[in-house]
Amino acid sequence: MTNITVLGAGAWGTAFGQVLADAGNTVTMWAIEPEIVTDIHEHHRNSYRLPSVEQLPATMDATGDRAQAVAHAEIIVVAIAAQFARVALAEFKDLIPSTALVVSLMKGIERTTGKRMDQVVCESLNLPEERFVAISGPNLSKQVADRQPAATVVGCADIDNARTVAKACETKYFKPFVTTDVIGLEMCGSLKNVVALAVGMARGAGYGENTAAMIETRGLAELTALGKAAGADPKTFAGLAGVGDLVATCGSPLSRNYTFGANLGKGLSVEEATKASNGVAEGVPTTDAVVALGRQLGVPTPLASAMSDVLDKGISCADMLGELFGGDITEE
Ligand SMILES: NC(=O)C1=CN([C@@H]2O[C@H](COP(=O)(O)OP(=O)(O)OC[C@H]3O[C@@H](n4cnc5c(N)ncnc54)[C@H](O)[C@@H]3O)[C@@H](O)[C@H]2O)C=CC1
Ligand SMILES: O=C(CO)COP(=O)(O)O
Repeated sequence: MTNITVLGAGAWGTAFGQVLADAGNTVTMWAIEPEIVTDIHEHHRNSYRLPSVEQLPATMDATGDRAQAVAHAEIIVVAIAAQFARVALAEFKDLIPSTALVVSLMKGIERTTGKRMDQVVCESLNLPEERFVAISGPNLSKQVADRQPAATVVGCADIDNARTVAKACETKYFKPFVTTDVIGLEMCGSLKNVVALAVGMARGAGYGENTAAMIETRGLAELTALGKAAGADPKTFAGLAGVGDLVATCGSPLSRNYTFGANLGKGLSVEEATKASNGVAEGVPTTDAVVALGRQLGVPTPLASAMSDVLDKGISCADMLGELFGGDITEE
């Protein structure tokens, strides 16, 4: 049994906390929202972010006290909206035990710096890369919380540490695989959200499977090219964290990114879609970061650029697709 602390009791933080408790660990949730802490601590529920679960495991508790939350943690899991990770983690820098592994569930790129979450977490906590672990895969929180069979990928520069975390989150319904390709996991998880925005938008505007398949496939090519340029292993993009997560996210109304895009496609403004969103749609701030990263690495990002024009300039779905179709005929 391992003491594990989860920072951030959103939908995925809470669902993953339940996975960890089901795997036999003692789980402490930390949240910035006092009402969520009270709900988990007193009622074993998170009716704010994961209302579908009526009773969280007895081995899951919550505190709002940062020092108390991490004092005995052997593994610390970070599940905070990506754009707020740096500021939130700064408060934990001097509190985390010197041997703890730090796991990120986050799927986003920091807009202000263009940095991946592995970079943000290691910088914020002054953490050596061998103690940083990324988890990414097709893991829609509600379905994992329902204990439907799912798989994920656990990545760390030190494969033994990836195995330690994989073992800690393995249950009868949750199957982890391991890799050392942290960059690949980070790029897949972040970029598939941008693709899901575009697919959702097309679906919301009434387009069918051909259009969705085109965006997903061209999106996969874009994220693979950018990922390779950033140093990722191309194999990762064909796996659970790449194709797998694209299929899950781009095909499900449970995805906040897909739903955000669908609302745009139905004619809502970015502001209205933000208000309608049930949790963070990471693809929104990540889109511009992807365009900037593409420029920096010399990789064209037609899909992210078109979505950036949707988000920043309010172009229509037809114009977004027109941008994707534009340009010369090239080899696939
Ligand atoms: N929901 C899902 O199905 C999955 C989500 N993810 C990723 O996990 C991350 C978290 O997602 P969810 O829990 O679903 O999002 P959510 O929207 O339900 O929760 C976001 C969390 O971030 C916290 N937060 C925001 N600003 C903060 C701050 N300044 N200080 C401390 N905490 C702050 C909120 O309190 C909340 O706990 C995201 O990066 C998401 O892309 C990954 C896999 C699946
Ligand atoms: O990452 C996810 C599934 O793997 C969840 O996607 P959303 O953040 O779009 O809900």
